Amino acid sequence: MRDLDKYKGVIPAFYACYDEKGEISPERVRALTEYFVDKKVRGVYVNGSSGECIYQSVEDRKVVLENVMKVRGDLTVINHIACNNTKDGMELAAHAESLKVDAIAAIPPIYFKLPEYSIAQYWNDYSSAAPNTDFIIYNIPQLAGVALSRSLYAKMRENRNVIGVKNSSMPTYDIQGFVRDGGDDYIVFNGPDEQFVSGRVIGAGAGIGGTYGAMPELFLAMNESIESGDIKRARDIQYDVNDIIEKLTSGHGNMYAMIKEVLRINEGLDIGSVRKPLVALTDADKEIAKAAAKMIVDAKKKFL
Ligand SMILES: CC(=O)N[C@H](C=O)[C@@H](O)[C@H](O)[C@H](O)CO
Ligand SMILES: CC(=O)C(=O)O
Repeated sequence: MRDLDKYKGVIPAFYACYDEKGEISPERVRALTEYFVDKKVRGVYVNGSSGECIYQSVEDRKVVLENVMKVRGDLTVINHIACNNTKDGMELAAHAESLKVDAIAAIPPIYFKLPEYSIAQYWNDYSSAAPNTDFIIYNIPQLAGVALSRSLYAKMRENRNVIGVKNSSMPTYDIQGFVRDGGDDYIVFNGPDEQFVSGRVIGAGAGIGGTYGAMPELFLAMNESIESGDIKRARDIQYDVNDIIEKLTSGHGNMYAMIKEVLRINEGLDIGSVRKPLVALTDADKEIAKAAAKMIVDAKKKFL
C-alpha cells in the first residue's frame, strides 16, 4: 500500500505572481510560497488554472516552480505540467522531476477531441518524462471539454506512477466513483471549493482549490471539523465561504485579479494582477474586493 499522507489536507492552488510590467516575478513567487508555509497548509498546486498556466510560456513555468522549490519548507509540491502539445509538457515534466517535486499533474489535451487512447498516451508520455514522480490526473471537463471516464481511469491505473485524480467536475458522484474504483492505494482531490465539505465527506482525501489562498484558515478549519466529525461546524463554515466565493466572482474583472486584491488588503501581499486575456479589476471591482476582504475577516472572527 502506498503512503499518501503527504497529500492529505488543504492544498491551495498557487497564483501567478507578476511584477509591475506583467512579467513573472521570482521575488513575488517566493513571497507567496512563504505565505503558504506560514499558513501551515499541506502543500501547493503550482502552475494550474489558478497559476494561469495556459497563458504562460514554458520558461515562465520553470521560473515559477524553481522559486517555489527554493522556499517550500515542508510543503508538498504538485506541479501542473500540461501544455497541450506533448513535447513542451514532457520538457516541464522532466524539469519538475529534476527539482524533486512530489507529483506532477496534467489536464487532458484540449481543442481537438481526441480518442481515449490518445489521451492515455498523452498522459503516459508526460509520466515517462518523470518516471520517478507521482502523477495526478486533472479532471476538469467544464473547461477542458473532455471528461475522465471510469474506464480511462482504469486504463491509467496500469501506470504505477498514477496516484489519483484532482476532480474538478461538479458532481460529487464522480468523486465517489473514482474513490470506489481506486480504493485506498489512490487519492481523489476535491476540486470545486464550493463543495469542499461534500467532496471530503463522500471520500476525497484532500482538496486543491483556487480560492483557498484568499482564506486558507477557513479551509483548514473545515478540514479539521470534517476530521473530528463535526459536520455541522464544517457546513456552517462552508456556507459563509460560499458567500465569499460568490462575492469574489461578482466583479467585472477576473476572479484571480479579485483574489490578488484581497491578498493586498488582508495580508499586505502584492503579487500583481492577471495576464491578458484575463481582465484586470475596474474601480468598481475594488469596492467588491474590499467587501470580500471584510467578509473573510468577519468569518475568521466568527469561526476561529
Ligand atoms: C473550474 C475551476 O477553476 N475549478 C477550480 C479547481 O477545481 C476551483 O478551485 C474554483 O477555482 C473554485 O471552486 C471557485 O469557483
Ligand atoms: C485548482 C485550481 O484552481 C487550479 O488548477 O489551479
